[in-house]
Formats: sequence, C-alpha cells, structure tokens
Amino acid sequence: MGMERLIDARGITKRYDGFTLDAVDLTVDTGQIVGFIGQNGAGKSTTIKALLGLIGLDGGQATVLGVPVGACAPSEAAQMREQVGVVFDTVSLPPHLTVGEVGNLMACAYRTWDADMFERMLGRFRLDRAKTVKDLSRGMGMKLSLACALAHQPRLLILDEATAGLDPMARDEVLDLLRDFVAVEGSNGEPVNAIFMSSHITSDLDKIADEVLCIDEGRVVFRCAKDEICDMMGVARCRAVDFERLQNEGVSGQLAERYVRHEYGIDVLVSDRFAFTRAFPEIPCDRITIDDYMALMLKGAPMQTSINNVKGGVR
Ligand SMILES: Nc1ncnc2c1ncn2[C@@H]1O[C@H](COP(=O)(O)OP(=O)(O)OP(=O)(O)O)[C@@H](O)[C@H]1O
Repeated sequence: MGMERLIDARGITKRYDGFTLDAVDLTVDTGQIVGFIGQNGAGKSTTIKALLGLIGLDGGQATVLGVPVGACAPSEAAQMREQVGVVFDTVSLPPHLTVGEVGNLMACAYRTWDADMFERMLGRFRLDRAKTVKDLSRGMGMKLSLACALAHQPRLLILDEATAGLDPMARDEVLDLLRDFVAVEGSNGEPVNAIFMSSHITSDLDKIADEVLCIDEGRVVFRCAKDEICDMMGVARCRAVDFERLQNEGVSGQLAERYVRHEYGIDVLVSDRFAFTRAFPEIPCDRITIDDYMALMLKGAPMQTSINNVKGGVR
C-alpha cells in the first residue's frame, strides 16, 4: 500500500562488442537500500547508466520514479532527474569552482536545493568552502558529490562506488547519512526514499543493505535479503573427510548448497547454519559474509548430493 516502486527494470539489455548486459531485472522500493555487487566488468556501471538514460537500451524497459527511461518527454525526464541524486566513483563537478561556488551552481540547477542542508553537510564533512574542486582529495571530492546529491532532496539515490576512496571513519559517517535518508517518512508515516548502490566494499553493504543483487558477465546471479545471508546462512569449513561425509549422507535436511575447494580445506555454503550445527556439531560453521557468499555463488560448484538443495534465497 504505502510502498512505491522507485526503480522497476525488466529485462534491460545492452550490447557492446564483447559484452552483453543480458536481460537484467531489478526493482527498488521505498524504504529499501539495495546493494549491487559483482566482479570488475560485470556490468554494474552499465546497468546504472542505462537506468539514468545515459546509454540507450537494446532491449527491455525501465521506469525510474514511474517515468519510462528513454521514452518520455524531455520535461518529464527533467522532473525525474530532479528527484534522483547520483554519485559516480569519479567527481564530475567543475574542477575550477570552489566548494562554495558548487553550492551556488546547484542552487541554480535545482528548484529543490536546500542550502542549509548543504552547509550542514559541509560542516559535517569538514569541507572548506574556499577550496577548489581540483584541490580536494579523492575522498573529499566524494563527500562533496554526496553533499550535492543529498542537498537537492532527491527521493532516490543511485550511487556507483560512492564510498570508494573514503577512509573507514568517513565511510561510517556516510553510511549514517544514507541510513537517515531511507528512514525519512512521508506524511502517512511510510518511507518515501530509497537507495540503489553498487559497491566493492561489501562490508558497507553488510552494515546497511536490505537486499543484495549480484551480477556476473551481464546476468543476474542472485538477489537475496541481506539478513537471509548474514543471519541464517553459513559457511562450513570442512576437511576432506567432513566433505565426503556430507556428500555421502546426502546432507540431512538439505542444508548444503555449494562448495569451493581451497588448499587448506573445502568451504561449503549452508542455508541454515544453526540447523547445520545441530546436525554436524563437529564441523565448524561460521557466519557468512556477503563476499564469501558471492565467491561461493560465482566460483563454487553445486553439491553432488542425492537431493540437491536449491532452498536458501537463491532466485
Ligand atoms: N562504451 C562502451 N563501449 C564498449 N564496451 C563497454 C562500454 N562501456 C562498458 N563496456 C564494457 O562493458 C563491460 C561492463 O562494464 P561496466 O563498467 O558496466 O562494469 P562494472 O561492473 O561497473 O565494473 P567495475 O566494477 O570494474 O566498475 C566491460 O567489459 C566494459 O569493457
């Protein structure tokens, strides 16, 4: 009822020589932070550019804030862009302007510009109004870009590697800001904002994402609630003998899904680490990180058990 779909992409496809973004589906609803992960060259930036209408699509369709991307009147597109805050991994602000002048420029560009909020963020990020953009460190430049993205009061933030280059303390500060942003409620008490963010720093997503979407070679590999990964799943650290036992016993309760061999043993993805530990108390089973989950999903092989488990959030 209260929820609104701010991004709705169906089968978006983009063909480059040697790479195809292949029929990617993705949705982002109000109140959600959706993390977007994948290896270098997986197609994350291409997806984001497609959502922003910066590149044309070869197939599929997308709406952002209800507006069809690439198939609407220029005025509608402009209105939509006002409500979307975008930060890329490189600073795209005019290099010769000072931080203060950037604020003035944004005030002209956006009707919704909140100058007080911008000033507060400059203070919070310790950004000097007199410094020129080109003299900012990479991290400071990213903070300025974020301050600009937030101060025009968007409903949707689309961030492409926006926390790259920030030191751990600054990252936590930014994560707090992002949490505050999605917590904003409308007059009916329902959340009104959402975030779609790509990141290689999956520990950031561990901290704030509601869902994680992973692509590889242009295709969606999984979309999963973060709590399902971090609270329920696990990684069993098996010796060869343990692994053999799991295979031979058909993994009671259909708990084990995929495995990866290492020099020192075999990691097995487990859909319910508590049930697994009850069933196999002698096999150590750790909480799984998003990184480990991604590695097992991308590089792991399915368990060759009698009943191969597909439960556990893999869609
Ligand atoms: N304009 C373009 N012309 C041709 N190929 C392109 C173009 N833009 C991107 N590609 C190719 O598309 C693929 C996906 O690139 P993309 O930048 O979307 O990956 P990514 O997941 O964002 O990677 P990273 O994590 O390294 O930023 C790459 O193989 C890249 O070379």
